[in-house]
Amino acid sequence: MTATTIAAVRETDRVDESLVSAFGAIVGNDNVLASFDQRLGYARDRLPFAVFRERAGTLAGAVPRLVVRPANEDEIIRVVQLARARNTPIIPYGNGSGVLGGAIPLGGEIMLDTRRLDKIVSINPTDAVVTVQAGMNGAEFERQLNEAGYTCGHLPQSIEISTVGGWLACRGGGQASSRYGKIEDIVAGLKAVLPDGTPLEVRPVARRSVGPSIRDLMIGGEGAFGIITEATLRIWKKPEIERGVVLAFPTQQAAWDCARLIMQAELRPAVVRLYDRVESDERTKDIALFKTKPYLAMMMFSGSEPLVTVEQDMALAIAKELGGEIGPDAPFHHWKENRYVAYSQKWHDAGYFNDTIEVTGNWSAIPAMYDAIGNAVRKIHPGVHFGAHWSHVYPEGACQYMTIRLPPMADEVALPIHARLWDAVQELTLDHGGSIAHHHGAGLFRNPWMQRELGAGLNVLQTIKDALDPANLLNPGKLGLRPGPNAKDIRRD
Ligand SMILES: Cc1cc2nc3c(=O)[nH]c(=O)nc-3n(C[C@H](O)[C@H](O)[C@H](O)COP(=O)(O)OP(=O)(O)OC[C@H]3O[C@@H](n4cnc5c(N)ncnc54)[C@H](O)[C@@H]3O)c2cc1C
Repeated sequence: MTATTIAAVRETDRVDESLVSAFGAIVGNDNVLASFDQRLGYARDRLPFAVFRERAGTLAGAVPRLVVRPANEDEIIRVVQLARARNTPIIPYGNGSGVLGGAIPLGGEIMLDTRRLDKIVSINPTDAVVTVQAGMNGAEFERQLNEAGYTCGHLPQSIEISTVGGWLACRGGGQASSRYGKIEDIVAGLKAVLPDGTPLEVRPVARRSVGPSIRDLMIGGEGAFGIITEATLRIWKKPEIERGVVLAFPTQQAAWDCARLIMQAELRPAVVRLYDRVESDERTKDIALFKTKPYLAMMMFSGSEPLVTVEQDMALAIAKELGGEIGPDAPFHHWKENRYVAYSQKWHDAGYFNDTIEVTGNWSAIPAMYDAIGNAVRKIHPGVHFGAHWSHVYPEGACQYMTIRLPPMADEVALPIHARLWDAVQELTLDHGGSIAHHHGAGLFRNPWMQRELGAGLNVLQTIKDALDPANLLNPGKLGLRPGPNAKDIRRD
């Protein structure tokens, strides 16, 4: 791996002034960021590999040519048209909180920062939908909805550092997904700008039967098929009450069975979180009950009082059948108070190689998948920290969210091990019939496994991409799709 130092890039960096003035004529000169340091701020998202590279003074990808900040759909259309005329690729940018490198430039791109599109357009209480501009900050959006008496039910850990458009583009999942679903279950309609500058509207009607879903080309499209400008999301009355319960289980299997049977019984707690032994121990070390029943589970029931009581009673009856016992609620309060805190930065600052990988497996496969991944990871490096939890559960399966952390060591040693860890996790997930990604998206870092994940579907996606974007101008090289010419291979270059 030949490292491109940031200092060396700065040395040779040149800005194309004609591009600055051409985009400035559309969005205003103040909304074109051209200085090296301003553009460096957009050279990576939160992909841990890119954070490791930056910590070592190097770049995973490239510094974008420019950053443009349009204010509305019309300006976005004109930016896209100009970029096409100048053969300049564009990466839509939300808030850079993605962890798979979806917003990392690979050479020659401009960034289209959506954050000036930052308002709720309307709330329609009769249809129970909200229309919101794509660049609105997630926490601010939910705060304004709450003020109006609603929630959209999408509460990712990164809510404070992500945009609504980023949620859709990555096909994200929030902490209350067992009740409200992932973002694809919440989106009723959207507006986007296609790679040739054509505006696209998917109207927010209740349901439709008019061929395959065009909406779903944008949800999870990671900016490769269009730039999302507006979304209409389902909303619900802000819950009257929320009740948290902590449970201790004698075995991991009992905890898994409990979540499965609750979801299969058509109960929908707002939050269901199960922790493996490593993550349970971290949260329960001072609680006596967990000495005999060491597996931690937490649930939150929310809504109106009578429904919450019935749902909680039924869920707890299932837990009891499986040996689950109610414990002190301190772990629940700790989780709730810290639910939007990002922990990875403290590990990065201390020199560790911390990463998280979320995959999906069905209940019948999860026990073997969890064991196989844990064993493989520990074999690759005995000093690795490996812990998992399951906090998005469905009738058929769950998301397995794993934290993998290598102790401080030289980058030359750590990065090849880090690559082997990723490979083991993704391949073993596929071996067990699972999906390589539950809610973080595919971005750039999952490119090597997209062919095995999608099979012939990847060719379908590439064919659609080629038809919509023949010049490969919208976020090239992501989602396992063809990169642009001279694109950097972040693992090799
Ligand atoms: C600490 C931490 C916790 C996290 N927790 C969660 C979680 O609980 N749930 C979850 O789902 N994710 C989580 N993530 C991942 C990340 O926050 C999400 O993927 C988020 O949706 C990205 O939003 P963003 O606005 O920051 O997008 P960005 O990172 O800026 O972009 C992500 C991708 O979307 C594309 N994109 C962005 N906006 C648009 C648009 N308007 N139109 C088209 N394409 C666009 C970009 O080109 C890029 O490919 C977490 C990340 C961190 C760092």
